[in-house]
Amino acid sequence: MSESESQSDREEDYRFLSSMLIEKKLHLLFKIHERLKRFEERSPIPVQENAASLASDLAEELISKSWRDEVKELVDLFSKPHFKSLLFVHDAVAQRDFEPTLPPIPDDVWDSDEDTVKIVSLVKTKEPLGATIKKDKSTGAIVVARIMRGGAAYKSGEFKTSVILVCVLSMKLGWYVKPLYFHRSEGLIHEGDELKELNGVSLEHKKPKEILPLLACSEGEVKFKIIPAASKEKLSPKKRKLFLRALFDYDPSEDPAVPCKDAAVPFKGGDILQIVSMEDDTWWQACHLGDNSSRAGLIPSKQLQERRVALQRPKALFKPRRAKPPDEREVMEDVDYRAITGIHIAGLRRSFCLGRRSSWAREVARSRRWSAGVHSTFTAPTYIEVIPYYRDPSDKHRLVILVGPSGVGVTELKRRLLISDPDRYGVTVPYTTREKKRNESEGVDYHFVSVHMFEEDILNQRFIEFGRHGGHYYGTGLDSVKRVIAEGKVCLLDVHPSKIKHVYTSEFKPYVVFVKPPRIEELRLTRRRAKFICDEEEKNPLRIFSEEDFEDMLSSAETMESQCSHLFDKVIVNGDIAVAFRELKADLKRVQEAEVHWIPAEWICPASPTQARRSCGYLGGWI
Ligand SMILES: Nc1ncnc2c1ncn2[C@@H]1O[C@H](COP(=O)(O)OP(=O)(O)OP(=O)(O)O)[C@@H](O)[C@H]1O
Repeated sequence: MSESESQSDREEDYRFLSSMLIEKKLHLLFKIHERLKRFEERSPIPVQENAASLASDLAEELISKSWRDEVKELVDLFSKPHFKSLLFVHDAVAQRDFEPTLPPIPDDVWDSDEDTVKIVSLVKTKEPLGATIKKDKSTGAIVVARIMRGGAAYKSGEFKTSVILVCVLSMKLGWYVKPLYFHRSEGLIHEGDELKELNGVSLEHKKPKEILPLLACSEGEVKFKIIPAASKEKLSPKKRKLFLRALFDYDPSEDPAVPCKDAAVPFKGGDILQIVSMEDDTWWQACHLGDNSSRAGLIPSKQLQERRVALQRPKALFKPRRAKPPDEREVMEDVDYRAITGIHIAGLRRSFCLGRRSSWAREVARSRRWSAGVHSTFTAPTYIEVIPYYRDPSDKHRLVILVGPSGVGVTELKRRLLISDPDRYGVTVPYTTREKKRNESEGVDYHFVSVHMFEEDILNQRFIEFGRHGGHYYGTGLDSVKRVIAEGKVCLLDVHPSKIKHVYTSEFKPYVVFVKPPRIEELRLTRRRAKFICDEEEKNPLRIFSEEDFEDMLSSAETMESQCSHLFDKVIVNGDIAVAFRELKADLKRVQEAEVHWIPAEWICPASPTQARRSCGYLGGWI
């Protein structure tokens, strides 16, 4: 006081301060404060959480007992409103009643995934939610499309209105974070939020129209499990879920370089792996898709696998051999398939690729094969990033591309598919500039167009492939593919792997089947009586397979597989034609009916035609 006296100029202020400091209540408050501080350090836990009910039970019991003065006093004390209030407050503090009620943590939450999940409960009133939902085409997720200003969802940030709680659970760390209070205008549900569950019902694979009745029939508290859009954006690339399709087989038991065989994950080409860590350049960590129970294990990184393949490649592949660059206009094959087979199905003709059975063609094919390693920047197929595409039954069918070496049986398989189900499968009608023959019809056998039109279409890149033969152009147009798909059919396209790039887009979402020849012994056995169309200048264009044809078929298949396997969704070995056909048909049916398709991520992520082509990049110098 003496210090403040010297500093105080005004008499009035001095007197006020003096009276306040000598006030007994202030001293008591300081004492309470000090006491609380001491207790806080000891972190006391309540001995009893229901003191109020205990006191009332006790009072009831005591009343029936003897009426001694002490008992009377105690019963009096228990009945005093202030004392009752004190116990009530005590219990509220002991039970931490001042915090909003949190819902129980859903049982399945811990093993579902590692995203941040928000659980929002709203009390349903007569007012609509004020939000619209939609299905995200690329992920199949149900997301909040729009929040109406002023609606319940918009106002959900206002604690006093309909919102009971919000809590954020971090699955990865496994802890339960304190309730978050949002700024009034912020709201708890946002546009872009992914709705995972509604009142415990999973919304996976549900359509918006199936969800609305669920909302309509729910009463009282409506609980949403949400993956916030904001958290998705904030996730670092490392945390973003990354799925890769393996393009090679890996067996750790046969890998002497793996740091720990037991810690590695074996896989087969075509398996979908979820990448957990890419921090190590040599060994990534991954687990098989949908295998929540399995722990992540080591897999060779892309870099490691590429290095390994590069070291294994035979030196011969690096020997430069000069080859005449392929010229599409010179390598046309024009054989009237119908005239030979007697089957009238437009588009059944084998693709406009080189007839490799003429001696000249064979030589060109060989030089191309050898030149591939030199002229193209060959990269070993390792992994391809994929994302799930949830196909709606009303979506157009995916384009089916059949590839394989000449003579392997692509046309035969296509023919059988068409005959087995002409309503489901369709083929393209080719374009030509030659004159229409008497027995041909426009739009059935060919689209007959002028040279000028054809050349304009070439300039406008409207052909998947084209060529010239006998002074006439022939080609397969992109619009022919679109036409078949628009009819609601599965379009069967038969092109050389180097042409896949023209349709390797999200529009066509091609499903590529590689038809592979069996071992040479089986080829000899199964093709004993088979005749094929050859391009020799002979009277009869049909002849039986020679030993050289088989060798060519096998080496061509090997080259295709080594350079294009990253594009193949399915490999079918055509030994016994009946078995191969059954397998192909069943596989295409499965694809057509599948809900989830794992497609290259680049089809959906900003895909310009050039970007799409880049994924077929290392086909560049190959045909
Ligand atoms: N698994 C098989 N067993 C026996 N013969 C077969 C088999 N697959 C195909 N063939 C026959 O082999 C011949 C060539 O088949 P196909 O015409 O389908 O080959 P392709 O792959 O279309 O080649 P190209 O493009 O050169 O015509 C046909 O006579 C066909 O019936």
